[in-house]
Amino acid sequence: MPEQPPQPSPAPYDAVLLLSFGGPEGPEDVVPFLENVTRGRGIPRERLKEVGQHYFLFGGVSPINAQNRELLHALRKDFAEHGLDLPVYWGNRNWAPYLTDTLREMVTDGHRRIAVLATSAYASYSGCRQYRENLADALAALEGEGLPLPRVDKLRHYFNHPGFVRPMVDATLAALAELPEGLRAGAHLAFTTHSIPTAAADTSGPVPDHGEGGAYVAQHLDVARLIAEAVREETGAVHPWRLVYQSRSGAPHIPWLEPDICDHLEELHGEGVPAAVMVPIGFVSDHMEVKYDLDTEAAAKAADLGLPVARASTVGADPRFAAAVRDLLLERAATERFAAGDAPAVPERCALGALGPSHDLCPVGCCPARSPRPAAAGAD
Ligand SMILES: CC1=C(CCC(=O)O)c2cc3nc(cc4[nH]c(cc5[nH]c(cc1n2)c(C)c5CCC(=O)O)c(CCC(=O)O)c4C)C(CCC(=O)O)=C3C
Ligand SMILES: [Fe+2]
Repeated sequence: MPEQPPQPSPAPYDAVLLLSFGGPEGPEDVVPFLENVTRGRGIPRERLKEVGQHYFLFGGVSPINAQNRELLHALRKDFAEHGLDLPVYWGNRNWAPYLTDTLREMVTDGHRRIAVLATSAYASYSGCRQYRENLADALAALEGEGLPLPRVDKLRHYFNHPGFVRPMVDATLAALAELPEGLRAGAHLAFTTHSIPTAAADTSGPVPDHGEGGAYVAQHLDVARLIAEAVREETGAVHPWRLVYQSRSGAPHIPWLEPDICDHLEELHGEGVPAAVMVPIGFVSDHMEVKYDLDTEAAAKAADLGLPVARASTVGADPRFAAAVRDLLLERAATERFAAGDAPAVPERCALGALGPSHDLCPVGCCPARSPRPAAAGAD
């Protein structure tokens, strides 16, 4: 009998939780969904009405839940193909299946040690700590019901994992190829992500050479540079690029990260740039922030200007991303076994770019909320 390669061990984990934002699945869901999103967050009424319209334009259905179902299937398929016998569950912050219900189901099914993958690749309050607060709330709810509490660990930020970056390189190349041939070589790349208040960006966690905060912007800049370099290697053309922002909300007098994608497109046009590719590196799937803010609003702006644009797709359920999740899970599992004295060495931690692999545990107080709340799965 030929010797089988050793099966990778997911121990101590007994289940994986895909944790996401959630979105409405019909017109009657839109207002309650937005109420869930904005509970206690002081978003102006006008902005809410406007964002509601974005959803109604698409029949009240956000694409995000279907995309998470696809990712769930991709993860289960990847795990099965690699001999990883670990169930994958799915729960959301703002819509069914709600996190608390999923976590209750996991505990009832007997799971006690859970690895969590959030559908946000970067540091920030909205993309990281808020999910950790949601986990703390869900655990508190289960405790109130007298259920046994599982231990939940959040997998590290994966913005610079090759399984996240490489699909975006291919997507950028594919979007460039959609542009008229004569304009392609001169096209600029507009890497775009969710704007957040500058105060939140400045406290988004430590990075080498960026001091105490600033991780949100530094991480995006590193990904943008990696993609731009890989594209140049592939095409031989140098495409100038910039990191820009979208989906700003909040009160007008509070500073948020700029420039906005639409202003940037206007500026490019003014400079005589022939075409642009929008690359939504800040998002894991083509959800509403992509479908409306880029494909509808920014595309209309570009059409007004007469600036040809194409939009790169996000990683979605790309098998390379599913494989990256498996890698992150096995890496964390090995780290936990090492810490428990059950493994001889710490595992390799795969990362591209200048920043290196992100931390497993968020430092105490990183990405602070406006009013402090309990958060699970961190150092504090
Ligand atoms: C950094 C970041 C990500 C990326 C990381 C991650 O993915 O987590 C993200 C993702 C998403 N944001 C989404 C939707 C919304 N975000 C809002 C509001 C806000 N987002 C913020 C930040 C982020 N948001 C912030 C600072 C606010 C202001 C209020 C607050 O401090 O909370 C609002 C309220 C209305 C408005 O203000 O626009 C909505 C409806 C959806 C679902 C899309 C769909 O349905 O397909 C997704 C994936
Ligand atoms: Fe958001």
